[in-house]
This record gives sequence, structure tokens and C-alpha cells, in this order.
Amino acid sequence: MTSIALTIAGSDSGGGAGIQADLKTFQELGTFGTSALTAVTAQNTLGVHAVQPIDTSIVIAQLEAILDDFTIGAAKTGMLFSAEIIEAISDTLSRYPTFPFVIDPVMIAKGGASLLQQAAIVALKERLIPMAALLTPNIPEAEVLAEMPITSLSHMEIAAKRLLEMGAGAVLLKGGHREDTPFAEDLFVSADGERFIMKSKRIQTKDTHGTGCTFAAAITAELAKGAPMTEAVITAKHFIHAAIEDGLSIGNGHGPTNHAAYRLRGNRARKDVELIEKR
Ligand SMILES: Nc1ncnc2c1ncn2[C@@H]1O[C@H](COP(=O)(O)OP(=O)(O)OP(=O)(O)O)[C@@H](O)[C@H]1O
Ligand SMILES: Cc1ncc(CO)c(N)n1
Repeated sequence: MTSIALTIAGSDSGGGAGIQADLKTFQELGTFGTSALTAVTAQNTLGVHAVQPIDTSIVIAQLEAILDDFTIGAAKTGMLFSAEIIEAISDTLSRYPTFPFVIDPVMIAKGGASLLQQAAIVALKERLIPMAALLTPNIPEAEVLAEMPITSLSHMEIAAKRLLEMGAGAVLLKGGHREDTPFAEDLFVSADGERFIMKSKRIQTKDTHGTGCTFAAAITAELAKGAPMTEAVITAKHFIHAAIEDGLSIGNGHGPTNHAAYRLRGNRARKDVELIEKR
């Protein structure tokens, strides 16, 4: 049976992040991708030049068209832009059967452009995070949501616990932005007491446009196929590591990751990604 994944996110005209990264990743991991667009960005590897949110009624019409027709295996959110869009998504999803739901709390693009209005942060916390099977903040996003600075692994532990208390089933706090370690170390904690770290060497590259979207989409694709949460995040870490390692040096700024890399290497685990003891 074909597994169907859904992304609710913004369009990146440059093709490396947003809806485009999500759909490419869904395809690479053998799922059928569907999408509800929340915003259109005029964007390339150098930055975001313009943002146009989609009318909330059209966001919801897209969601209803998808949910009325397909059995969704798992869904993710990316750029959501406004409190109004977030509240409408929350209301709509609560009228349908549930599925594993991954929230990537996208706030700011690499060049600094805002992809989420300040006023939307409360709606994200109160209306969406409690619906999430998994929340995947990067460090700056976790700092905003948990309201604390994060400069070490022990800070990550405290912040992840605070985020769990907001009602997510699990939190994967991504360490891509850490400056105190030569590793890309992500911390996973779940409401049922699971905890582990996924660690890989930090690849020296400027081509990291869309890493977060791609990672969350890979987790969502695995969940859509029925993988348990821990297996889904581990496979996704191998996927994103390969995608960064074989990053595409296209455009004049931060190039995109290579969504095909993991498949081209035979969908195999990467030996330079390690899982650190559960505790
Ligand atoms: N240079 C790197 N080398 C290896 N892994 C990396 C590197 N940068 C990020 N990662 C990994 O990529 C995944 C995405 O993390 P990151 O923290 O970059 O997300 P993000 O900031 O949300 O991405 P985006 O810039 O798209 O918003 C994580 O598993 C992280 O550890
Ligand atoms: C549309 C969109 N979503 C998410 C990100 C974050 O990488 C981006 N740069 N653009």
C-alpha cells in the first residue's frame, strides 16, 4: 500500500527548503507527498526577498481537500506565518482522525527573514504543540519556546524538558547551531521517558539551506510508512547527514542539501552517525 505524507508549509522558490524540500524528501523515502501551502516566499540561496501568506480560507480548503480524500500516514508543519493560520490548522485537524504529527517550529530563515510573526508564538505553543507527536526545534527556536538561552548540552536537556511539558509527545532538539562542539548532536526526549543523543561529525560546508525542513520531512516520511518514532528519527539523521555531506553547491549563497544522496548510497545507515547510550 502506498504511504501518504502531508506537509503544511511555505513555498521556497529556490527549491532547497519549505514545501519543495519536504516533497522531494517524501519522494526519496518512498512515500506519496501531499501539501497545503501556507505562504509563498520569493527566495534563493542568498535569502528571502518577499513573503506572501496564503489566505487562511485557502489554507484550510487545501487541508480539507487532502484530508477528505486521502488516508494520511503522517504530517509535518513548517513555515506557518500567522496566529490565524495556526489556529485554523488546529481547528481543522481536530475534526479528522489523528495521525503522527511532526511540528518543525520554523521561525527565521538562515538570512534572518522572519517566517513566523511574533504574535503567532503563543498560538503555536497553545494550539499546535499539544497536538504534536514530535517537536523539532533548532537551538534558536528552542530558546524562544522554552524562554532560556541554550549554549550547552545541559541547557538542551533543560529546554527539551520544558518543551515536553507544553504537551508534545516527544522533542528532538537539533544541535546544528551549537558552537561549543565539533559535532552535530541532537537530543531526543519523549513523554514516556525515552532519551538519547544522535551524534555525527559536523561537516564543514556552507551548503545547509533547508537542513531543518529536510530532516523533519524525513522523519515524517518514515512515520507515514509506520516506523516507530525512535526508528524514524534515527533513519532521518542518516538521511540528513548524507544530504549535507553531498550538498549541492548551486546558487551563490547557502546551497541546498542533496535530497537524493541517501537513496543513491543505497538507503544505508552512515557509519559516522552514532547513537549515544540511552539513559
Ligand atoms: N554542518 C553540519 N554537519 C552535520 N550535520 C549538521 C550540520 N548542520 C546541521 N546538521 C544536522 O542537520 C539537522 C538539522 O539541524 P539544524 O539545527 O541545522 O536545523 P535548522 O536550523 O532547523 O535548519 P534550517 O537552517 O533549515 O532552519 C540536525 O540533525 C543537525 O544536527
Ligand atoms: C518556505 C521556507 N520554509 C522554511 C525555511 C527554513 O529553512 C525556509 N527558509 N523557507
